[in-house]
Amino acid sequence: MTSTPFLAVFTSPEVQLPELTSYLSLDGIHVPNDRPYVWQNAVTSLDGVIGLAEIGCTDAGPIAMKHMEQVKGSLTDWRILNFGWACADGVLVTGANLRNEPEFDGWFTRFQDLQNYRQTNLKSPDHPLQIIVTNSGELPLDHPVFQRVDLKVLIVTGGRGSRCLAERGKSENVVVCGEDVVDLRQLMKVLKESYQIQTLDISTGGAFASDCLNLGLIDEVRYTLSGQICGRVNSQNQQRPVLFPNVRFNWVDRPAGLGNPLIHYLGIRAVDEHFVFVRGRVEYR
Ligand SMILES: NC(=O)C1=CN([C@@H]2O[C@H](COP(=O)(O)OP(=O)(O)OC[C@H]3O[C@@H](n4cnc5c(N)ncnc54)[C@H](O)[C@@H]3O)[C@@H](O)[C@H]2O)C=CC1
Ligand SMILES: Nc1nc(O)c(N)c(N[C@@H]2O[C@H](COP(=O)(O)O)[C@@H](O)[C@H]2O)n1
Repeated sequence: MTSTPFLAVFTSPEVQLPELTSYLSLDGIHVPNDRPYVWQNAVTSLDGVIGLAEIGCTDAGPIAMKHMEQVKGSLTDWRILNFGWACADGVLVTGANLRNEPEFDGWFTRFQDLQNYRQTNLKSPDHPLQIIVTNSGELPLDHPVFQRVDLKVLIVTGGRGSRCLAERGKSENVVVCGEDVVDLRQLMKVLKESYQIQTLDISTGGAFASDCLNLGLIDEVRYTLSGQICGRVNSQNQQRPVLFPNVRFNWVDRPAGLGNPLIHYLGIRAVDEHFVFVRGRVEYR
């Protein structure tokens, strides 16, 4: 049994398995009957920015300060994210992930020790199911994630998106949930019942994750708080993507009886002077 301190310092930026399993233990989680157990993982600036959205720089790397060699905590953030991918039956991203990261070839762990943990301890298949959600169907079908023979990829869309994909010759491994937009509750049900997904990592940007939070579909959050303050607009005066762009907690389209999300912190970690890592259970009060 691993001990799980509430507050601790990781002993090294290349945080090792015992500290990862202690921080992110899934012991005792409750998998709902009608959907997977779901966590969101994201790195955010202190002012909630999750991507700088500058020309030629649309991924999350700069928020995690991956480009700054002296910032060791970016490796910790990357290990935490990769540990989530190692533990998950499925990883869910959106069309935006594919469009913004044309060279990234899939959401699976890049670390051998975490891959060994997945296969030996968890006895999971080599890689999590890659679940790509799109309303429009406008996916770059030449993206590397579709080229890898070792990855199982599922596209989830609505009727409109499926017609767009079919016109472009893509109908295999496409699941339709909803008509104009994807019905997120139906999506979760299908993942659990038809694809046996018990644990789901949401590695999307803020728009999709906020919609899930709004519907009470996220059980836990794992946030890396980067010590940056980015400002809301890029150099072209366009809005940068943020962690909570569209949480509509008081709107009438919320499920009856579902309260606002309240994060109940389960663990707080630090590693160097640039980041704080928090893990929390989402309660809907
Ligand atoms: N800092 C971080 O941890 C992360 C940052 N990013 C960055 O975030 C930016 C994108 O941010 P967002 O626009 O907030 O991304 P998002 O990943 O939430 O994607 C928005 C897209 O997802 C789809 N979508 C959104 N809500 C949906 C719904 N309810 N049903 C079906 N489809 C839905 C639509 O196609 C929409 O264009 C990029 O720059 C990306 O690199 C992406 C992932 C993680
Ligand atoms: N928490 C977190 N930390 C990072 O450093 C990230 N990059 C992300 N984003 C997710 O990681 C995927 C690959 O990102 P890079 O291309 O390596 O920046 C990206 O698609 C997001 O799902 N999250």
